[in-house]
Amino acid sequence: MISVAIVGASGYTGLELLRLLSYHPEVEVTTITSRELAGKCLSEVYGFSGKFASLIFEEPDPEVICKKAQAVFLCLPAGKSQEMARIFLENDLKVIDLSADFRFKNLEVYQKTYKIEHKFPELAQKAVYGLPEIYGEEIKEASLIGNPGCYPTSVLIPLIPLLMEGLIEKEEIIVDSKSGTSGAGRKAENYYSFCEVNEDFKAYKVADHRHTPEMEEKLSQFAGTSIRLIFTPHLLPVNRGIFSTIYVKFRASLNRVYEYLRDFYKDKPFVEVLSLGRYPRISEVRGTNFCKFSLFEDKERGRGIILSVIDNLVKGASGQAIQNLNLIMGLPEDLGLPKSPLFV
Ligand SMILES: NC(=O)C1=CN([C@@H]2O[C@H](COP(=O)(O)OP(=O)(O)OC[C@H]3O[C@@H](n4cnc5c(N)ncnc54)[C@H](OP(=O)(O)O)[C@@H]3O)[C@@H](O)[C@H]2O)C=CC1
Ligand SMILES: CC(=O)N[C@@H](CCC(=O)OP(=O)(O)O)C(=O)O
Repeated sequence: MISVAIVGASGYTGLELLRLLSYHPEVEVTTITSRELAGKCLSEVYGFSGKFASLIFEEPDPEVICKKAQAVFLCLPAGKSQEMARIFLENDLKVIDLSADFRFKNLEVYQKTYKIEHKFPELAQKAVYGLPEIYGEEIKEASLIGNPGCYPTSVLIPLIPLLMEGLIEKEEIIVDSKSGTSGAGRKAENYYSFCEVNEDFKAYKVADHRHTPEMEEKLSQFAGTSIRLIFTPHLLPVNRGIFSTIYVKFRASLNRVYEYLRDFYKDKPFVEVLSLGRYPRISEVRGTNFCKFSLFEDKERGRGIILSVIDNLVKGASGQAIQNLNLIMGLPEDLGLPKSPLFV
């Protein structure tokens, strides 16, 4: 059994890790932390039963965690993982960070985007971006993973192979995304309260979202040139799910693009390129670790349109983090991860 700790276990991604890991045959959770809930029991606060019901929240103390875990998931706000990751790595733990602290190679961009200083540039360079379908071989050898952002996961999976193969133009990529409200974490703000989300639909951070530079860095790596994109996120009145509509210009026929992507992803357990003409829905991926996408073309206007869906808490965060742990530990990539959706 692999022993793991979850730092920030009382938030949405931490709780989702606990839910998913309760079905994992090779993992035991030895420590869960929350400063606010320290001393309280998981079953008492969140109604968990079964394998992890008796876990007690603790203060986040890296020294204690190092004695009890081989790997640690950091489910913390941006900026709070840097120092913890350093300590865990010095003690030979594997670290999977769900925040943005280790996603960037260009730290000037990280610092400008998150308005946070990066104290450990050498660790950021050592970290591997945790998108297994693209960086799988590097992830197997990694000690530190920068788990991708939720919106970038839904966008990079379709776009990276197309840029690698030169099947789309590198200019004028437009991404219009919608996210369930759990994407914002468990914070209490009027903007995210029931009355202000339910029965409403709003765009936010237009031309100013912190996932734009993250997507641009990774797309540029594979395009061999600097990629800029237009990205507009929206808040959906649902708990989970991301639906990204991506506008591109194909440089080959729709059939050729489709065949190429089907082939590219044929051995990947969590990517499904839907048959031409099929529309994805977030209900098809809710609760699963899948990214599903489909391809359309408006021939008259010269545009390709890609519709991509994920569950932000699973493939967009905690499920992908477990997929990364599986790879690091030499386990089958899909071990313990759900494939059947919570359709309704
Ligand atoms: N929600 C999502 O869909 C996604 C989130 N992410 C990223 O994952 C990370 C976690 O997100 P999420 O679970 O939504 O966040 P939440 O706000 O729901 O939870 C944050 C957790 O971190 C703990 N925490 C907060 N500040 C500190 C601190 N200074 N030291 C130690 N613990 C702290 C909190 O508990 P306490 O304060 O009691 O200690 C809580 O358990 C974030 O960086 C987020 O951007 C990435 C992809 C998707
Ligand atoms: C709906 C919603 O608010 N989603 C969040 C998702 C981003 C996120 O989690 O940001 P990190 O890059 O810090 O991981 C947002 O738009 O800020």
